[in-house]
Amino acid sequence: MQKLPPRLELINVGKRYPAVVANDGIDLRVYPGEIHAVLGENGAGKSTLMKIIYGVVAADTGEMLWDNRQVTIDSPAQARALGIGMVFQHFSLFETLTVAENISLALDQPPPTAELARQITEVSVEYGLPVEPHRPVHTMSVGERQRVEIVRCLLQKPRLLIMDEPTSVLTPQAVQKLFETLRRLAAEGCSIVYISHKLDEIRQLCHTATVLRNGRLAGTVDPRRETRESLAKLMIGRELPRFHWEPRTAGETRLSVKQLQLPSSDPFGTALEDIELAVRSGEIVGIAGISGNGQQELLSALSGERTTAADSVFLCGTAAGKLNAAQRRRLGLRYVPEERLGRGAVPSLSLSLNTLLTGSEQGLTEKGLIRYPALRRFARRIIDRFKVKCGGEQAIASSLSGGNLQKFIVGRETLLSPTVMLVAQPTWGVDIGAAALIRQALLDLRDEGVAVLVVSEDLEELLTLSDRIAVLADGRLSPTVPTRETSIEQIGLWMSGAFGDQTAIPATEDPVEIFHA
Ligand SMILES: Nc1ncnc2c1ncn2[C@@H]1O[C@H](COP(=O)(O)OP(=O)(O)OP(=O)(O)O)[C@@H](O)[C@H]1O
Repeated sequence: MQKLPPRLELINVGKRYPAVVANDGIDLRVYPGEIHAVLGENGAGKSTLMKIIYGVVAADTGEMLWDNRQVTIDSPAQARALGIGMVFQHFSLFETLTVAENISLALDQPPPTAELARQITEVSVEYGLPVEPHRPVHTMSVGERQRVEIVRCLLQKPRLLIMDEPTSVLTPQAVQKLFETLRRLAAEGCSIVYISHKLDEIRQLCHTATVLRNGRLAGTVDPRRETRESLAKLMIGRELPRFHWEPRTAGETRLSVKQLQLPSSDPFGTALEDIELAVRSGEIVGIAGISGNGQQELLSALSGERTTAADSVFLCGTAAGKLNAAQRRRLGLRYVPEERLGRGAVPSLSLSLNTLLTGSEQGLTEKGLIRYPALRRFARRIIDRFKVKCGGEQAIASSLSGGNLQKFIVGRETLLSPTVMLVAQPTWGVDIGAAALIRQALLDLRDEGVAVLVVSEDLEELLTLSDRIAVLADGRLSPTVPTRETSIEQIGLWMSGAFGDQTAIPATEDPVEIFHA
């Protein structure tokens, strides 16, 4: 493979933003048929480098060669014309349009809609990425939108495919399917640049790994010859932080859900049926499952974005089904939604103003007036405690890298003294060190007696973090069982909706240990 000249070569590429040098003297070579990982901590400069390749961001210095010829890529259209496709971390889809309409806009010469819909279905079936062409994007979960992005790229038959964290919201089975797809594409000669924080995935899939640290090249290695620890060390420049789970006795019930019914608010969503759930003080309950199975509906019913029968949700003993989000916050509910930009934070506002979004009743305002110094102090506390890399508390939320914004949002809700903490996809797109920090923060909350509910598609995360676990499938919730008494087989079975038979499948191996082997 390496005998052919590189398809893409970057020489000494640099990019400086006002507060930070995002890329500094980066060299990168990607060969035909190669799956090349780019890894690094949150804010290391991976996305910036990819945006330079895709023509979204202009480099300040350096050269780019494509098939050994020098090129300047000034726009994504130019990148696409060369055969470069990119799946973004923050999806660039129009919410009000359907899947087919969105994809049509991204193609330079789109076929008629009926033909395009047929092609979308064909690619989605071929690559095991279920997508319904006529569904409006606003009704889809993050995981489903990601599939659209991947299908969109595959339709363009790229020669170089850039994937920015494509698996972060896919199920283990979907990840394996995607890997088959990528391996097939690579065998057909397509080059793939693959960004991920999941080091095991990189070791399993990629031929080469370029590691960035603080905007500079830390090394280029063969990930198949590295361990998870050695890759992590190269990435963060020190040993990986350890994360400790210890058993703990739970206290009184803080959040309980009784016979919760919720029709879906859109024709393609999932209605919730008879959900029964209890989360006690001092425990973490994990909800596993593939996105699109009622996760959005459950989160909206618990957070107060949608109301339900008064006695279907109890918060600290109060019937809360009819209360709105602000009233539930007053009862001590804190919520980290899965969409960081737009829901968890206002992209165009500073971090310090973003503390007001959910913290307005916590001494940050007085008689309706904003207490700016208190706001700034609070934002600084979050930044320090959660090691958020940013240009200070006045930095605009959208200027933060995905993982750093996530740390900020989790930090904000954690420091607002929850009694019940509801978290969706806590470490989506977050690097391995920061993920350990966020998980430790959730464990600390549990140890302080907070009732924590984590909804995640990352099974590894739920198995390492939660005391008890349940699966949401097709709008129904499986029984909640102690995590350490279940098995991956059982959870897999429940994910397919088969929980009529409640006989426990005994654990063949400790499900938690499997991921630490
Ligand atoms: N438009 C921008 N304006 C100002 N600073 C920016 C901008 N885009 C990125 N940065 C900064 O550049 C640095 C590198 O960001 P980048 O998004 O490339 O990191 P990353 O490695 O992709 O991180 P993550 O894994 O969290 O996505 C960060 O410090 C980020 O805050």
